[in-house]
Amino acid sequence: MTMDLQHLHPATGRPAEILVVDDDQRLLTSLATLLRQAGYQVTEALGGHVACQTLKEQSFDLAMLDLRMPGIDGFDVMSYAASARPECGVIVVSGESAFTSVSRALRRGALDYIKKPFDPEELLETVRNVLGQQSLLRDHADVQTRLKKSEALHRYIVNSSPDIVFMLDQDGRICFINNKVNTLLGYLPAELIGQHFSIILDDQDVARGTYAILDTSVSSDNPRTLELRMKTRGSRKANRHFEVTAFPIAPDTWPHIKDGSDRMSGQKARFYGTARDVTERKEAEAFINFQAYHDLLTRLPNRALFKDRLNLAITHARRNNQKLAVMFLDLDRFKVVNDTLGHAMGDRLLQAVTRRLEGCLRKGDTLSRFGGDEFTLLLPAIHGDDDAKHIAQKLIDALTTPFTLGEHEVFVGISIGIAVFPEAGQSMDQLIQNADIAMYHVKGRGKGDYRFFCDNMSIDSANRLSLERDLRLALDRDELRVYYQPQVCTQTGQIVGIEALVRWQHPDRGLLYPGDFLPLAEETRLIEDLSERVMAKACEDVGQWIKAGHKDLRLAVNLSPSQVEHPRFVETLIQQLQACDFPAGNLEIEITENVIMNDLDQISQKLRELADHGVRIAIDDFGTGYSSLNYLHRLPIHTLKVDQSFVRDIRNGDDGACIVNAIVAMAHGLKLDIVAEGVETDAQLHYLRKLGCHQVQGFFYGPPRPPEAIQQALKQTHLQMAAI
Ligand SMILES: Nc1nc2c(ncn2[C@@H]2O[C@@H]3COP(=O)(O)O[C@H]4[C@@H](O)[C@H](n5cnc6c(=O)[nH]c(N)nc65)O[C@@H]4COP(=O)(O)O[C@H]3[C@H]2O)c(=O)[nH]1
Repeated sequence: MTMDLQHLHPATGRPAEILVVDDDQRLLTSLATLLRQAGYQVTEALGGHVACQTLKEQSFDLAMLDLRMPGIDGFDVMSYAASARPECGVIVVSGESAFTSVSRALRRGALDYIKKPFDPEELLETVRNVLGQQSLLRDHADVQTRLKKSEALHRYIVNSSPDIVFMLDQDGRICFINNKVNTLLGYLPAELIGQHFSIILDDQDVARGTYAILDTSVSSDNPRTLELRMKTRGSRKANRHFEVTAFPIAPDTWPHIKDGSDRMSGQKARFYGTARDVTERKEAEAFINFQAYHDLLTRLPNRALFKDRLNLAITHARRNNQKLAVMFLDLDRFKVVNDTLGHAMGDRLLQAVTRRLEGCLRKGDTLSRFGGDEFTLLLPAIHGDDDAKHIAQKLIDALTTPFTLGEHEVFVGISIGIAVFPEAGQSMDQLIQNADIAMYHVKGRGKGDYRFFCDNMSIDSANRLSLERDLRLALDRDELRVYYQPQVCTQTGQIVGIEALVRWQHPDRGLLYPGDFLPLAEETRLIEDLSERVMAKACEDVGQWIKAGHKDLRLAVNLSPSQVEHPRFVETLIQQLQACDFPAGNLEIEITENVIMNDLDQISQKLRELADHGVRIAIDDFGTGYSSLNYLHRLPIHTLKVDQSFVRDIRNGDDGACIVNAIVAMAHGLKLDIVAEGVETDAQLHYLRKLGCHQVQGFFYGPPRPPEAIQQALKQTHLQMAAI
């Protein structure tokens, strides 16, 4: 039974197939017969030629070869078999006994050698051994192939992992790292092997990363994951963010090593880790975070972030007994640029303005875009109002030079309202609102300036809402009134001009003054409608008095900055005069210096057109604004109105009087008319008359009054003059 199984091939379990080759038919037959009897599958080949032919057609487990054969000898057959049938083992069965032949045969790949004449038992034993040996070799080759395939598979898995896979030795030096490190960070694995892993960590993360990764207290069951930044090669690109998971390799699974010379194979590895690139996720998170708290156009903090910082700053200031300032900044003329040059240019302007404003601030200050062309600024710790004044002036100055947008050069200014904590408000909302109110007072007075909030500006928000609603109704219900104040000639006492001043006959609150509602009208853009009504009514009243005989009577009207800035200002005004049939030469418009200086080129063009129509131009509140005297002789200006603060100072001391002296002298030099405002006393009148001031206006001659009262006064002076 045992004998029966021995002819079976150990690997396949079927009878082994043997090719017997000899040029001697007798020996061939006897060897074949012996093997067949032992159970093998035998094929006979008479001579080398037939042997090669047979090997070509069929495969064998074993060939038994005679060496010396005519023509193609045993060595030739061995060579052929080695190339055509490498799986076929060879046993040489030869009469040759020379050492050289035997050794030559073995060197050519023969697995054994049997000398003729052979002992049958010995021969069969040799065949069995060789077949067994061959099977072992085949098994080994199989294992090798499988190992190679398995290694290639694992290498493929590791290298095509979306993550960086690495192994570190006990000192933290990289002993294996996959190709992903090249794709993600630009390093070749070979150049990192042997280097400490911190070489690729962002400098700020080295300490944290080293501590966490080499911490032996974690394990593969409970690995440590942390976020680290890694350097890209050459640091041309920004560093990338990784989620790194690492743990020590358990000693029983340490990769086995024989000689330790192959540094790439990871045999010294004591730590294993993966690093997942989370840069895009981090950037998306950062962007979402940024977007929630910033304005994307200017990249400034938005309203929400500003309020948050202001709240913190208030808490801090309260605890430390400090002051802080909130500024509300509104761009002047932004709307005109946006409407005429388009939104793209408007956006570029906002960005350029932002850069200039930021240039005036310190690190701890917060400038935010509040919306549209409005900005807010927080100065978290100021010593007093002077600090805020200084910054406000710096901001205004920063915008005085024009902005270049493509081929356009544009001028924008800024109006600033300031609320100082704790005086101007205790809460975040109060401070912002009061800074806003103060800003509208600047707008109402000619823009391009700053003002601190003070209590008499205050209209609480509920009040403010109802006032706004009432103001809209006032226009519909015709509750606006125009009062007039005479402008009197200092030499003759005759009324030469009449200034129109708006009043609001409020149904519940009584008579309201411009200071009570003009900033709100400006803010709500009702000012345009309001100004139109005042102008129409004044033209109607004064027009009647002119027609009644006061043909040189001058009507002085105040114009709001937004009215003058309107692109169709001149056209609208002239149309209005024509509609009321009011002589242009009897109209004097009053504008402040700031309105002119805000946009000198545009405004001078408009004033020239108006002057060409005969309209006179007066500078109101002269001396309190820019006082850049340069524009005086470049513009068609007819009258300077000396501000009442200087007139008031006449009685207080020399300084005020000095300014009035200088203004009057200058007006004489430039051949301008001069009207002194706010004359209340005989002494002031006397002083001004002596100085050569042509006209005065003030309570000395009476407050602004309704048209009926003025009509009466006009009649009287007419009579007086007639009597003279
Ligand atoms: N203390 C004192 N004050 C005197 C004296 N004489 C006149 N006043 C006041 O001084 C202001 C003179 O007008 P303003 O400087 O043009 O200043 C005006 C002007 O800038 C603006 N305003 C008035 N009416 C209009 C209007 O219809 N349109 C526009 N855009 N602004 C107007 O409101 C401002 C304030 O107007 P009012 O309250 O009417 O105040 C008036 C007037 O009542 C005096 O002897 N002593």
